[in-house]
Amino acid sequence: MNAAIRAAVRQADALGMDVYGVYRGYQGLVEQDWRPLTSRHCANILQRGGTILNTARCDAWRLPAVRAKAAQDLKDAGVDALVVIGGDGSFTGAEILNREHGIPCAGIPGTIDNDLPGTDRTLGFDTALNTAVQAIDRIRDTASAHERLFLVEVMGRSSGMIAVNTAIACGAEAVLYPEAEEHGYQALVTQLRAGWERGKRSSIVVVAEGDASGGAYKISELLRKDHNLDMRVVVLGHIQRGGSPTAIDRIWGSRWGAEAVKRLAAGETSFYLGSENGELVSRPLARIHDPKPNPPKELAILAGVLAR
Ligand SMILES: Nc1ncnc2c1ncn2[C@@H]1O[C@H](COP(=O)(O)OP(=O)(O)O)[C@@H](O)[C@H]1O
Ligand SMILES: O=P(O)(O)OC[C@H]1O[C@](O)(COP(=O)(O)O)[C@@H](O)[C@@H]1O
Repeated sequence: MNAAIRAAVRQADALGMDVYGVYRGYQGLVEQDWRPLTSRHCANILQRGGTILNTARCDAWRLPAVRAKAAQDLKDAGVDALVVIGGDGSFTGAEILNREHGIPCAGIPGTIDNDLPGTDRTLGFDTALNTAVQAIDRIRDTASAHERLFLVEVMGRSSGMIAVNTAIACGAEAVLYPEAEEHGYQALVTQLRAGWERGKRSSIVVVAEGDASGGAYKISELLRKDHNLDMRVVVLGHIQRGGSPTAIDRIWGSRWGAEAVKRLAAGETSFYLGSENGELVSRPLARIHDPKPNPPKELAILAGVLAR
């Protein structure tokens, strides 16, 4: 996200425009917590995780009167446009602000879940994915040496994108995730039994946080109770949400940050950026209400084939 902030600021600088940094998302608009952000303020942030502007949930943004006050504050301060980095909630808030008060808004997709419509990539996903894969590579050493079963829980409260892609990249024996069509727990038992019969003596199962079975600890309880299996559970948790971003995330953050400003300067008013087949694309903000993408089914099938 810092790459996007830096690029937006420096592109605006190049176009002779001033930028304010709004702190803690919409909460910062509500509280007028914004300060000038210059190119020099963005030195040495490209490689930093998180966001220098911080973030917050802001339930008040759902109230029309709160948005009206914030819109008037922005107009009074001479703010011409807003760049919002976030997911479907943030884009919904921006779309409403633009529709109600005419403030031009640009969205930059930022969520580790990579589950926004209209883009095949979001900021943070590649970094989170690589973090999960590196962690599981380390776990694999113990699984293999001790001939153990590990259940590794990755993030994804309502999305299996991280889980399915992690499973492919670290050679997991099985993957459970929220959007899976078959019943996760029963399918898992079948897969583990088949692996054992094929001679596998260690297994890594990747479980998305939001899987219907209830997460890795719940599944481990069931496996112990129903099948007397011994295993270890690792919840990777918030280590996936931090750390120095990968080159891919830095490059897309930079491209999107600069493009958002160029399009706003050219008069576009209600859009978010994304990527499709490697190309930078722009979508109307209202498209954020489309159904969210599921993990590609062929990846889930491939994970099963590769686990043979
Ligand atoms: N329906 C909505 N109307 C107005 N603002 C919204 C709406 N949904 C979300 N927001 C605003 O966007 C913020 C971020 O949304 P959230 O769902 O928490 O994260 P994300 O942007 O990652 O999806 C919320 O804290 C709220 O301020
Ligand atoms: O427990 P927290 O801090 O709310 O975060 C966990 C949740 O946020 C997510 O990481 C998504 O967050 P972002 O969209 O902000 O990247 C989910 O995968 C996860 O379920």
